[in-house]
Amino acid sequence: MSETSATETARILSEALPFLQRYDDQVVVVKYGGHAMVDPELSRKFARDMVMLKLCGIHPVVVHGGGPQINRLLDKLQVKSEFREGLRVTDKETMEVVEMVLAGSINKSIVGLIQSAGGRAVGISGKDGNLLMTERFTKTKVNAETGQTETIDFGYVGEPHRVNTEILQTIIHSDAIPVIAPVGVGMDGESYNVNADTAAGAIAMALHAKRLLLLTDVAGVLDKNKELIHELTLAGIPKLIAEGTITGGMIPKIESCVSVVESGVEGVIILDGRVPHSVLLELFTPHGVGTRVSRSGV
Ligand SMILES: Nc1ncnc2c1ncn2[C@@H]1O[C@H](COP(=O)(O)OP(=O)(O)O)[C@@H](O)[C@H]1O
Ligand SMILES: CC(=O)N[C@@H](CCC(=O)OP(=O)(O)O)C(=O)O
Repeated sequence: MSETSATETARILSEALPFLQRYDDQVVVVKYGGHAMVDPELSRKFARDMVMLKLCGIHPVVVHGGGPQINRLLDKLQVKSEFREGLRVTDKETMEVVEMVLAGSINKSIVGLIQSAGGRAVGISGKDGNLLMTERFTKTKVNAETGQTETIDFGYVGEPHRVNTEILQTIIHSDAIPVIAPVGVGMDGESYNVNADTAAGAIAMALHAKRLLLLTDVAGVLDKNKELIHELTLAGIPKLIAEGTITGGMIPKIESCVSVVESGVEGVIILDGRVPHSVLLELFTPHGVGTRVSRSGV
């Protein structure tokens, strides 16, 4: 490294100081979406960034998805699966595959990546320590064609109604990074499929996180001209959903952001997991990337 580039590196590191002070000893929940984890090199960088946050005195909590990976295994097993309102309608057979993929292969591969990067990670699902207690999720909607109100039953899809953070506190304070699979447990003791954005939101609220970062495969929320919306206020969201600008997997993501912002978490950001080190860019530079969801756009 030349002397000038070494000086430049030192300057950049020094500029991170106010950000390090802002996040010192704070929890940052990072939702790592299934679409964001398709490139092995990017995944390694993501894992390194988590280790770096921990070494800097920040407490990253990783909640992962795995929708595309679940689809692949369901296809192989020739099990049909349908999405409604951005959520997978989940019968018993599908739930077994969902749990196998989320709490098994994906969870352990993220744990492995963090540990290969020199960190300590503990992988758990929302069933462990009753972390994510869920109720069966249903949604009532007016059918656009018939005008009738219908209640959608998603099967074994859970909505978190209680988050027991003790197990997370134990992991965080033993200098490890929790890596959480979004599988909840119902009052009936059964496993429930929880959308990963919803799980991350519930966990961020329960931990009073400083930031919730949702990493996905788009630059952020796009408007109807496909331009990035840098700042999205709660008041602007219903219209974007009603006019069909926000659809599919972006619906549970945005709904989760709304609850989290309303609960008082001050920074909720949807950002592009395809950009290397997007978490570091968001936390340690003044150049926020992605869409920030806020109460009033301040
Ligand atoms: N207004 C919008 N802006 C950006 N993405 C949108 C929008 N509406 C729908 N989407 C879709 O939401 C997807 C992200 O959600 P999802 O597929 O569930 O990703 P992840 O696996 O990261 O949770 C995008 O890839 C895009 O296809
Ligand atoms: C209820 C529901 O839809 N659960 C999701 C859980 C995984 C997930 O959310 O993964 P991504 O973040 O990669 O989309 C599913 O079955 O696909």
